[in-house]
Amino acid sequence: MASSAPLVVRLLASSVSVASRAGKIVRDVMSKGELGMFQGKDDYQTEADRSAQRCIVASLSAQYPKVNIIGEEDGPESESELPSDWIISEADKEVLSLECPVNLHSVKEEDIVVWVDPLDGTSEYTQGALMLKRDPWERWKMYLTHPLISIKWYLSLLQSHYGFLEHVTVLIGISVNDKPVAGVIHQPYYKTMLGGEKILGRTIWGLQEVGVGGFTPAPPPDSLIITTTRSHSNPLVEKALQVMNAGQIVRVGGAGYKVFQLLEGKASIYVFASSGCKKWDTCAPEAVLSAAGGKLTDILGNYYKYGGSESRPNKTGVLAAVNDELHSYAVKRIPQELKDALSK
Ligand SMILES: Nc1ncnc2c1ncn2[C@@H]1O[C@H](COP(=O)(O)O)[C@@H](O)[C@H]1OP(=O)(O)O
Ligand SMILES: [Mg+2]
Ligand SMILES: [Mg+2]
Ligand SMILES: [Mg+2]
Repeated sequence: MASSAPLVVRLLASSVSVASRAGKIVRDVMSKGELGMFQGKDDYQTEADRSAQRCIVASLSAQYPKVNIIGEEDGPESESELPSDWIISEADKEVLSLECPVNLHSVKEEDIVVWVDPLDGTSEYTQGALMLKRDPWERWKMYLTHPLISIKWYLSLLQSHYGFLEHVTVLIGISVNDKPVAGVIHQPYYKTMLGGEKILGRTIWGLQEVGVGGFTPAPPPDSLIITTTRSHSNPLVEKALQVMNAGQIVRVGGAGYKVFQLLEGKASIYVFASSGCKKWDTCAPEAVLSAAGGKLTDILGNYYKYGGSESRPNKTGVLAAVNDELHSYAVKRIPQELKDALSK
């Protein structure tokens, strides 16, 4: 659909629409029951990661051919043709009607780098699948052959594995001159009940100076609650958590989901003192969080740069908070030797 809206606004509107389609692909792969796991260059990926990325990259590059789009998954190019319903040309109408910030009016395609994480929280996606995949008889056998497992414990295990799927997000971050200016976080397994019907998926978008949409942020919790990794911890990560003096630590998967936690008032600071996250993990979360008044940097308090030639790893970790005050509190608490250890 042709629109006279400025490029950044159109690209954000297209990203909102394509992120939902990618989220449906993620659910469809899970429903088929065959994840097609494989070990990529430095990480596992599944059929859902690959297919969702193909959908996003093909849809955006068809409409914005000169934009540099960088996706997480770098496996061999698939020979198979893309299903036609994976190419999305729609654009979200609410976003299209936004007032573009003045400094982004004249941005050209060549000035933009889009960072795509087609499935953030792959570890949680595969663990969520584990319980769903097993056939019901297998589950009963597991119960019957383990008399020490109570039904209550077993049901809570089932619930927690399914709950991991909520940690999965699709991330599309739009950066201009190294800075994330707009972004989309789509959560394919979020459940809402509408008139007795279950609706799956929700999307939040953020645009610099405009704010966020698709979701209403809640105020931060009264006490200090930290959100952090559940699957990539190590001694440095734990040290950084200890020094925060938090009332509670919540361990969940994915960078996108942790930003949802911040914006839902379930936590106020996100700390990850390790090098595992990459630019596609943080571009959209940073854009959305800063549009909502928060801040995302490395552990030293410095912003990452999102130009196309920047190195992919976020070597010096992630530190994000719902406002500047909590962010500076967290930066000050990190001891110098921990900052030095990550900067080496
Ligand atoms: N050591 C690591 N190796 C690969 N990816 C990592 C690592 N640490 C973090 N990530 C990526 O950053 C996201 C947030 O990390 P965490 O869940 O540990 O807080 C993960 O979901 C994963 O993204 P992805 O699932 O897209 O591969
Ligand atoms: Mg990965
Ligand atoms: Mg990721
Ligand atoms: Mg990923």
